[in-house]
Amino acid sequence: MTVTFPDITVGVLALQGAFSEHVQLLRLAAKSLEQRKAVHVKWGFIEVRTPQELATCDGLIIPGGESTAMALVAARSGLLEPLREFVKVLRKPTWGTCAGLILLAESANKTKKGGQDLIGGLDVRVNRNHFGRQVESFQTDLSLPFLGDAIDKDSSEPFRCVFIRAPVVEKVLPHREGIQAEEAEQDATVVAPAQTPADELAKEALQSEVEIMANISTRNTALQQNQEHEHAGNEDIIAVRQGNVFGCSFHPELTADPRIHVWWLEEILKAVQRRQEFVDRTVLSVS
Ligand SMILES: NC(=O)CC[C@H](N)C(=O)O
Repeated sequence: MTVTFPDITVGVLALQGAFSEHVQLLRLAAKSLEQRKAVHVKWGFIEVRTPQELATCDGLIIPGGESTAMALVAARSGLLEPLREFVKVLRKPTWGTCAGLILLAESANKTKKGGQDLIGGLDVRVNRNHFGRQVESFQTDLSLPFLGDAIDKDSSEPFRCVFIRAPVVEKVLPHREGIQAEEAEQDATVVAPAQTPADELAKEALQSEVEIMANISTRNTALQQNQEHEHAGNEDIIAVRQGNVFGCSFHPELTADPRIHVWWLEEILKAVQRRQEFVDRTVLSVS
């Protein structure tokens, strides 16, 4: 069966940090999907700086950089609330890398004095700069179970993970089901009338728990060579997903490897398809 997708727009938040690198890898990922899986989609990859640009997106990447600076610029550009709505009410696929993961967490440690604004969406607490300062940055090959196939690289090959003043997920927080249910109900009635796709998807999202997607062992040689100190515990969580939100501690955008982007674009296709199914069901039940 062939599934036809409408044109799909994926945005990269372009307020600060490594946004153009993400756009390049998205283009490469789309080519990989076309060549390896014959998935033909008219993709639009855009840089997002305004609420109007965000409103055109079906999915969003928040890049690595400096989360405090990004949050400040987002607040000044009137993007903070639209971003929260995009992630937590409209439930569109959103992926944060490094600083992006911090912004998508519900809670963060070692924030600047007075705290910092977060977007939230992942029920986790992150520990900023977990591995130390800039000089303690490191790279290491890890095998990640969730890669797609690129043009010249199969999903089974290890992925080069670049950690620069990276955060880790230090705690999965209790699922805020009660609060979310209430919020979703209120928001769904504001954003869309009852029984619309947004409403259905918000309800579905309430059931999604935090999934741990990847860990790094504290025995990892690259990590140890760059560290003066041992970290508590044997494993640090470096990638998580909860429903439509995905975050990783490292920077795939600083490699030339599009395999996580390939996987994530496929996740967007699934989300668009499910949204379409809800629309069809709603139209059928109304007509
Ligand atoms: N490379 C990065 O994105 C670093 C993140 C940075 N430590 C922050 O707190 O935002």
